[in-house]
Amino acid sequence: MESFGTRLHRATARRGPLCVGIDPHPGLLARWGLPDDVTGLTRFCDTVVEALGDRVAVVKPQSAFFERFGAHGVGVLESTIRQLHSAGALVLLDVKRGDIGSTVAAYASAYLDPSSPMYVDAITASPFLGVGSLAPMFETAATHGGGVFVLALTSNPEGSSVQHARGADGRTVAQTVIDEIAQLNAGAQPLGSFGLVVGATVGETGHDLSRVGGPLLAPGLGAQGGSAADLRAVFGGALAAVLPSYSREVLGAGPTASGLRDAADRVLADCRAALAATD
Ligand SMILES: O=c1ccn([C@@H]2O[C@H](COP(=O)(O)O)[C@@H](O)[C@H]2O)c(=O)[nH]1
Repeated sequence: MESFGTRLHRATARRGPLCVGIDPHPGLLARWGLPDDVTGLTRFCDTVVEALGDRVAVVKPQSAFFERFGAHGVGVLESTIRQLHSAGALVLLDVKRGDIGSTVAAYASAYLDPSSPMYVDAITASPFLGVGSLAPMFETAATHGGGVFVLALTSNPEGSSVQHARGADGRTVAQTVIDEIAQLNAGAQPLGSFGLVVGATVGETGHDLSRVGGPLLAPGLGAQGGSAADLRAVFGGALAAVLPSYSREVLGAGPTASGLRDAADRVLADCRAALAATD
């Protein structure tokens, strides 16, 4: 199979640089007139798939909002993943997994092995046990054309005290993650399969993202206060690799499929303009 980086590069060239999250918050279900149960979850996801599955390059279900309904919620997640694949979207599952290597191998089987019911194109991962502990995910992803997005500079205000802490070599924790992921992508063309999560809200942090060689997922846009206009300050010379990600900003335009499509088109236009901007 082609690498995730190659598939992502083609998908964003065709559909535009945009990831839309499926985050069925209880408040959104209520706003859409849906019950806060598995029936409501199913209707919510079916509508998002109908509206955006054949339109947006990457769709990012947030696992937590499915897990809260137990096995039935996970069943809806599996069905949503299948429908998104049929509609031609790449699926990035936001699960932020991380553990010791032998357990990471099980997470890799769960999400990145095509024989799994929860198989997706890419997942998010936490490097808090060391980037090296994620090696089984990287290996499984490489074998099956998958991708892994590792948290580096997260969009929440609490993240910086850990991520900006400096090690003995003077580098921040985030820069260490950035550098290790850059090594994994070395030589990959047109884009590596190993990405980073860098929030659109973090501002100019002084971190060097120019040599990552893989995609840079930018959450924090819309509901968390980040805007497309902020992308330039955060990503500087790495703008070409940025994959802007919106959840509530788009989902809040439901419950009609046309409302969701219009919102996705609007944020995509904003992002295209911001990512193309030159001084
Ligand atoms: O640093 C991070 C990493 C992940 N997220 C996730 O993205 C979405 C954001 O949702 P919005 O409604 O667009 O705020 C959500 O699933 C988070 O868990 C993030 O926000 N920041």
